[in-house]
Amino acid sequence: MVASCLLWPQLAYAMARWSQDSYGVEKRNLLIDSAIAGMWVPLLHFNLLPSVVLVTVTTFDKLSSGMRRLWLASLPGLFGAAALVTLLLRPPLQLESSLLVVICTLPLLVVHTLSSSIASYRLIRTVSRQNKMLELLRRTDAQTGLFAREHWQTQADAALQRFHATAQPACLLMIDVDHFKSINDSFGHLAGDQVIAQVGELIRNTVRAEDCAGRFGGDEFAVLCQNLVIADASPIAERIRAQPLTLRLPDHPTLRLSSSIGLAAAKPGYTNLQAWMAAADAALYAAKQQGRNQVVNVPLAALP
Ligand SMILES: Nc1nc2c(ncn2[C@@H]2O[C@H](COP(=O)(O)OP(=O)(O)OP(=O)(O)O)[C@@H](O)[C@H]2O)c(=O)[nH]1
Repeated sequence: MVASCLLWPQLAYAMARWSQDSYGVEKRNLLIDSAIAGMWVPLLHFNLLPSVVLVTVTTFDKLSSGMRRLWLASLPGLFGAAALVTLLLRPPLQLESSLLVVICTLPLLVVHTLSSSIASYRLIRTVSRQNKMLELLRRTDAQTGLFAREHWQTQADAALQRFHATAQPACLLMIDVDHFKSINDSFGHLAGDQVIAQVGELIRNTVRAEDCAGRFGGDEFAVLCQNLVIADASPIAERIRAQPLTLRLPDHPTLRLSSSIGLAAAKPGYTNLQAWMAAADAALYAAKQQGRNQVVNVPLAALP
C-alpha cells in the first residue's frame, strides 16, 4: 500500500522529470499505474466499489492524458496484473462493500473528480486565451501592427453593406509610399522595412479610434473612415499625407518620404467592395500621375 500510494508516484515523477525522454517515460509510468491498479483488484478481494472506482479512475487518467489510445494500451497490463495476482494468491471473493470500505473509497472519488475538473477548467481557459491570441495575430499585420488585409476587407465590406442598408456614410483611403522601390534600392531592404513600420505607426496615430487602418501589402495601406462624408475625410487624408514628409530615420538622415492617397466615398453604384476599391485605386493612380505627394478624391462627376 505504502509502495504503490506513496513511493511509486514520487519515483514516477522523478523519473519523468529527469529523463531526456520525459514523454516516453511518463507514458510508461501511466501504463505501470494501470498494472498496479489491476494488481489491487484481487488484493481488495474484488470488492465491487473500490475495485470499480480504482479501474475507472486509472482508465480515466489515460484518457485525460490526451495520449492517443493509451487507455487501450493500458488494458493488457491492468487485466494481466489482476490475473497474475489472482493466480498466485487465489484471494477470496468478497463483492459486497461494508460502510467502512465505502467511507474509505469516498476521498479517492471526491479528490480525483475535483482535481480532474480543475485541470480541465484550467486547460479550457488556456486554450480559449490562446485562441483569442491566435485570432488577434491573424487579424494583425506583424510589420506595422495595423489590421491585416483580410480583416480590413471584412470591415470595409461591412461598412459598404451598412451604407447600402442605412445610408451611413463611409470613405476609403488607399495610400502608397512614393518611389518606395528606389528607397529599397538606395538605402537597402532593411531601411525599406523601417519605412513601412514607421508609416504604419504614423497612420495609426493619425486616424480616429473608429477608423479602420490596414496594410494592404508592400508599401500600400488602406484606411476605412466610418461615418464620414468626403468633406470630413479629406482633412484626415491630408494629415496622413503630411506626416511622412517629416519622418526621419536616425540611420538614414538623408532619406525623404512622401505618399500619394486616393479617396473615395461609398456610393450606391458600388455594388461590391471591389468596385469601391477600384475607384479609390483609380484616384491613387491619378495622384501618382499628377506628380505624387497629394490626395486625389474620386471626382463627383465620375461617380456612378
Ligand atoms: N523593404 C520592403 N520592400 C517591400 C516590401 N514589400 C514590397 N516591397 C517592395 O516595394 C516595392 C514596391 O514598389 P511600387 O509601389 O510598385 O513602386 P514605387 O517604387 O513605390 O513607385 P510608385 O508607387 O509609383 O511611387 C517593390 O520593389 C517591392 O519589392 C517589404 O515588406 N519590405
